[in-house]
Amino acid sequence: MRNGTRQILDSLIERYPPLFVCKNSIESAFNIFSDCYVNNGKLLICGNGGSAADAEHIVGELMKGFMHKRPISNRDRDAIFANLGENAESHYLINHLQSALPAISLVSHSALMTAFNNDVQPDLVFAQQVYGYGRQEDVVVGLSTSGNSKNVVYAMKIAKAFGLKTVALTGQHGGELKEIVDACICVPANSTPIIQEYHLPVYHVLCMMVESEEYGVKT
Ligand SMILES: O=C(CO)[C@@H](O)[C@H](O)[C@H](O)[C@H](O)COP(=O)(O)O
Repeated sequence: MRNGTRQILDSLIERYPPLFVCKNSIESAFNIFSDCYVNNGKLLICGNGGSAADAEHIVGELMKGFMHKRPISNRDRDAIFANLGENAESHYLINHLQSALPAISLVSHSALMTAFNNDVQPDLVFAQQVYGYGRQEDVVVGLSTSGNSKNVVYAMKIAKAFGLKTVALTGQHGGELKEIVDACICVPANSTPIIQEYHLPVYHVLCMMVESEEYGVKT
């Protein structure tokens, strides 16, 4: 981990001292995300209620520049010039497109979700998408304050069955998720809204850390 990336994690603990107990698990989650991106993988993110909103929020931070500008690669710039010509519109595209850290929210496909819930099996709605989108280099991320939401648990089990890595953000006890995922960040709270309040700075920092590792100033 680069120095700048470690400082981001240290500053989280300075701002939220109770999160010290999560420092190792956050670092494990960061390592899993970093390996995923080095191997051209993507994150598949799910949760219910407030955690569904969090899943979408995480995708927003990763799929475009967050704390850093993310110019597209020279190879992609050359592809645009080669295929669209070197003109004002190509420069416009190159100047505004940003490199993504690929991530897909599994809570956002309303036609698929409503049809699957209505016609098939609601507790497998995330598992179905992990099965459909997932590749071995990908990581499934589940947010669950109880750690026991069946649809998130099944998503993790299908990930495990097909060799994908798994990361969960839960409350203090971790529930069933804690027993089955590769890294479980169990924030130190028991009540749903307070767990959710801790999840936000944790996932912000994880997004900052992976972005810093890839796009931060190289020292
Ligand atoms: O946001 C809230 C309450 O604060 C709720 O929507 C909450 O997210 C829902 O009750 C979820 O279904 C709880 O599921 P989970 O966090 O235990 O997986």
